[in-house]
Amino acid sequence: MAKGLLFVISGPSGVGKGTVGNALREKLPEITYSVSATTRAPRAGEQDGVNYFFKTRDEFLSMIERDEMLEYAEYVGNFYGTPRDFVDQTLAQGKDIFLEIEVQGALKVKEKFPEGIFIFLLPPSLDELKDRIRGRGTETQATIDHRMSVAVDEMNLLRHYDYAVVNDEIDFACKRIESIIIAEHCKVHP
Ligand SMILES: Nc1nc2c(ncn2[C@@H]2O[C@H](COP(=O)(O)OP(=O)(O)O)[C@@H](O)[C@H]2O)c(=O)[nH]1
Ligand SMILES: Nc1ncnc2c1ncn2[C@@H]1O[C@H](COP(=O)(O)OP(=O)(O)O)[C@@H](O)[C@H]1O
Repeated sequence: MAKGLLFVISGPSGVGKGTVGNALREKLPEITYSVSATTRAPRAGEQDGVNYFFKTRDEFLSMIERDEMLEYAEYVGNFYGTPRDFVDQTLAQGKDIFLEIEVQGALKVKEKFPEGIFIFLLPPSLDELKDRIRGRGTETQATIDHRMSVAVDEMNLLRHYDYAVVNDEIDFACKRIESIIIAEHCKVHP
């Protein structure tokens, strides 16, 4: 059986990764997203095991020690990581897997899965990005500023990605990602 394809979607905080991801899952219910572990506190409405596996710092460090993470990174004061087993099992079942992770983690995944498909979601502008983070209402002014300065550094790493998708309109962004998925499945893989 052919293995599934691994897609990594990155992009700065507030660009719309969650929103586009939800829209994509609605359109393509068969796609599988990896659920990350994090030490960040849950936001209102977030569920353990659905949005993230919420962990204490000690629990997260034990997972790293037991080599259970495919990759992990520290982002704005918290740890985030991808549990390895679920990714391996999904690919072995011939299914595609989608990772929504920040750029340091994405670059580590690229070392382990150079055949992965790396997609960067871009905002129409930096002003629009700031408005979206602010508009979501989940961050303090200090974390907005921190996330914005990280965003500029992250966008400088765009060259490591295979595709750049602008999230101007959710439907358009989804269509672009769907097109990438279709094209990658039509590719003649060695
Ligand atoms: N490296 C890595 N980054 C992750 C993982 N899960 C989520 N992230 C990224 O961590 C960053 C912060 O996530 P979060 O606090 O949920 O904020 P949001 O993405 O701005 O809503 C985002 O760029 C996520 O894509 C993971 O497992 N590994
Ligand atoms: N294409 C878009 N146009 C306008 N607003 C958007 C768009 N995509 C997302 N948003 C809004 O921007 C904010 C941040 O989106 P979110 O999905 O939480 O971003 P991320 O997961 O990348 O941090 C949310 O309030 C969301 O409703």
